[in-house]
Amino acid sequence: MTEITTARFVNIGERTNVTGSARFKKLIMAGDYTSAVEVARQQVENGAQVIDVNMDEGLLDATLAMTTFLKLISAEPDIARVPVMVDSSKWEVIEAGLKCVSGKPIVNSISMKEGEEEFLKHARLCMAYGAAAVVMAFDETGQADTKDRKVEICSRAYKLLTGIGFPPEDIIFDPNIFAVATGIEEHDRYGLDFIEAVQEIKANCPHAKTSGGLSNLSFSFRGNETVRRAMHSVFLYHAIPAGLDMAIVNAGQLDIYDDIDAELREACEDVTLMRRPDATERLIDLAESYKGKSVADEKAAEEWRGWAVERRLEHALVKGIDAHVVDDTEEARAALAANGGRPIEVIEGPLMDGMNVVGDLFGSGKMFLPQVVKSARVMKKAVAHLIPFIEAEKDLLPEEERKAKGKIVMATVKGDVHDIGKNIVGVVLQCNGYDVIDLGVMVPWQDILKSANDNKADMIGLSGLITPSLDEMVTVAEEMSRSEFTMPLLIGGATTSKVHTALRIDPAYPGPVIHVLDASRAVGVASKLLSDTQRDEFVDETAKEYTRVRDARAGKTPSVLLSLEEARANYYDAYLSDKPAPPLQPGVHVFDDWDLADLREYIDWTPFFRAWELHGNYPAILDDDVVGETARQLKADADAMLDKIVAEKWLTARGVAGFWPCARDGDDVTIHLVNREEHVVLPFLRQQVKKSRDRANMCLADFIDPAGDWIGGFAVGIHGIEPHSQRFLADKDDYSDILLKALADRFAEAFAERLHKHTRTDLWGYAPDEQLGNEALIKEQYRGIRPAPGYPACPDHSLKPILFELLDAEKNVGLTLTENFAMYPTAAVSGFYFGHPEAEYFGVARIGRDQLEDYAKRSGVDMATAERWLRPNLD
Ligand SMILES: C[S@@+](CC[C@H](N)C(=O)[O-])C[C@H]1O[C@@H](n2cnc3c(N)ncnc32)[C@H](O)[C@@H]1O
Repeated sequence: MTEITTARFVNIGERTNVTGSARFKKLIMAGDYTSAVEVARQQVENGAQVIDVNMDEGLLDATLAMTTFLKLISAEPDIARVPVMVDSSKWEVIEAGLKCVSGKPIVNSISMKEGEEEFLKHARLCMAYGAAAVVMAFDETGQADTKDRKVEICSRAYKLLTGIGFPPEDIIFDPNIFAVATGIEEHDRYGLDFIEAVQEIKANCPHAKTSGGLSNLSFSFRGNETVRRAMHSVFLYHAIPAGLDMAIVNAGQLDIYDDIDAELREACEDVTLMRRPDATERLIDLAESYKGKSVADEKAAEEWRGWAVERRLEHALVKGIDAHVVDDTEEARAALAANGGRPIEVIEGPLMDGMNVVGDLFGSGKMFLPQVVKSARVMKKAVAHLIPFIEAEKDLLPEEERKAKGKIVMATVKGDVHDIGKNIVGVVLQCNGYDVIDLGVMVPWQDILKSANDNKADMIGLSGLITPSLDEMVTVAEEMSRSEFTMPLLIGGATTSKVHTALRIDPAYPGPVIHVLDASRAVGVASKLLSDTQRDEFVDETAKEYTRVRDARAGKTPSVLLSLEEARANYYDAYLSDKPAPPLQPGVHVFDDWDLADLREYIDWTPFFRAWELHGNYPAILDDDVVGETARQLKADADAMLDKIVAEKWLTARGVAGFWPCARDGDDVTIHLVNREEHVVLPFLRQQVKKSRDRANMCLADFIDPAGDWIGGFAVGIHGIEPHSQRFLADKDDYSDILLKALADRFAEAFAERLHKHTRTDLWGYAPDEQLGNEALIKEQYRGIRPAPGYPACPDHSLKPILFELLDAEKNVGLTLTENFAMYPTAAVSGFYFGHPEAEYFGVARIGRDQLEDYAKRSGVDMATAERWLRPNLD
């Protein structure tokens, strides 16, 4: 980028900033300063000429983190050669940082936000430390947005600073880069205003410098890296000649101005310089065609089609590109056949070679789950093309040549319908050469054992998401034991854990039992279990580990439990005068088809990435140093599918909410239905673990007035995935299938959020004026809660049938419950509404036999049943 880098322009590295880099934050939070120092080193190696260090994170002792880190980097000669920008919104952190910088420091930032006096006090301190200072264009009335305000504030600050002898060359003005192309007309001028302001500030304030944070500019194109990079480069191309001296920027993420696609460059220029009224619209339209693509990808796209077929197949696998795979596979097969080769050799040769590369990259953390699932899709399509040819010559093929690495029978256990995790593990194992027999969901133990026998499986893998499935897994283990199985049993799924596996499942089965934490471990575990050399040691080690877990548990003094009576005496004394007014619209309200486009706005994306084993908060995850690129690609694929789901109406969101008069009666909430004689009783559980000081032993009933009150309930479900799921599976496209299921789950959660809001503002109406954005909703900053059966405050899933009956959820929403109370369709959420302002979530945790007996009585079930439902709370 000749025009930019050869200028005296300074790149300020932004990766050592906990607010901007999820990876750096993770390292600092984990106290991994060695790796954090490496981030700084990499930045300098990548061309950063100043590094910005920021430790402003609520959960962090920012002063300690800042001083620790600065001391460490000042001891590294190749990092210490560049100046450090000490960045914090807290002056005490800045000052502590200044004490640790050896060279000339830069303070980021000072401003007139709190008046001239405070501003000059900070400026004097900067002078005392010989520090340069970034001066934000911010005054007592706020941040400068127009050109005139930017110039006015900076000129005033300049006068004040030079007035106290602040060296003008140590002043760095930051006149605020704001997001453009947001669709809001007032924002259209932001780019041009900044550039013009820089020009005037440089003219008015001799020797002062200018800077800006570049990433804000393209904020509305998050996830579209190509467009963001182009916007940044175009912006600098015009801002540097105007006098911009430096910018906080990821130096590795700028494009060469001349290399930017001409159409895109022009559109970015139109936006930056406000050259036409429809500039934003045009850039947004054009941006669509760049979604999820990087410039490098596009170039590579042209090149690789010219390579030899084996290399093309490997490339397609590693990159997950399925567009040409059938043609390429056929070409490879035909070429082999012409020389007397066999179709299986395409699999054993180039396809397996490619998958081995994928396996290695995944194993070493250089590739992530979404990419692997895409690679598997390519592999499946190639294999599907070859199968008829292989079948045709099957008789010629000795049995052992067709042998997979191993055979695994997988199932989601009886009573459970969740299969995203199982499907992901299945795909990962398949693409690593294992033969996977997937029995689907709700599979009784008899079928699992029979299939394992019939297929001479090497191992069984069980999955489940809801807590009753843990018991179901124990049953499978016991039955395997009774039938004298010896094969390994693998355990996975969101509620499973090493501790539960060690305490409950391992003792039930004498063969090897292994808890598999996530899909990325599945291949390692399977290959060790099937390896002649590693198996015994691995099985031994795991067994020892589980014994250690059991011993540790046995040696642990259990938490002290109060008697149920004592716990009840220490109930939570809510201020009942604050209870919500009766609902504006009592009774049951059915929503047959909530607008998907509306729900899309309420999606919480963080759990979506977690489902794909990409950990980190959205949106920061999109810019994460390690998984950012994968996350962006995944998000682009998700957005593209969402566009179709909404436009073509693939899914139907059905929901119901109801509100009923009730009263607290001990730990029960009793609901009075107008049309019924008898009351409906919701038995809740109370915390029994002895609390310190004045903390209460909570029960959800505590938020309800015994003298009369209201409670609500809801159930939402997303219908219609089946035909699409079947279409994807017929097309060997597990990636799209898993994506669709994950998105259906997101819609269900978004619907629960949306309906809860509608409840607060309209149906119940206790918060008619609530104005919360999606982030605040995700953080649950509203009044009231919606505890869900099976979650810690009401852990008993068997509350669901009572709730479903109140809501008539089967008829109204088409939702059914399995024998273990999993909801079907799988993408579904249900719960209760509590409107009291003090209502909050808590965990019931361990309870005593006295409460178990009492609860069994209140729920009208025998002890064995109660024990079964409450097992996780009894251990
Ligand atoms: C599982 S998250 C789901 C919301 C998240 N934004 C999403 O989209 O996945 C939060 C929900 O879980 C339930 N929940 C969380 N903690 C709970 C607790 N301690 N007791 C009962 N329910 C709880 C509530 O229904 C709450 O709204």
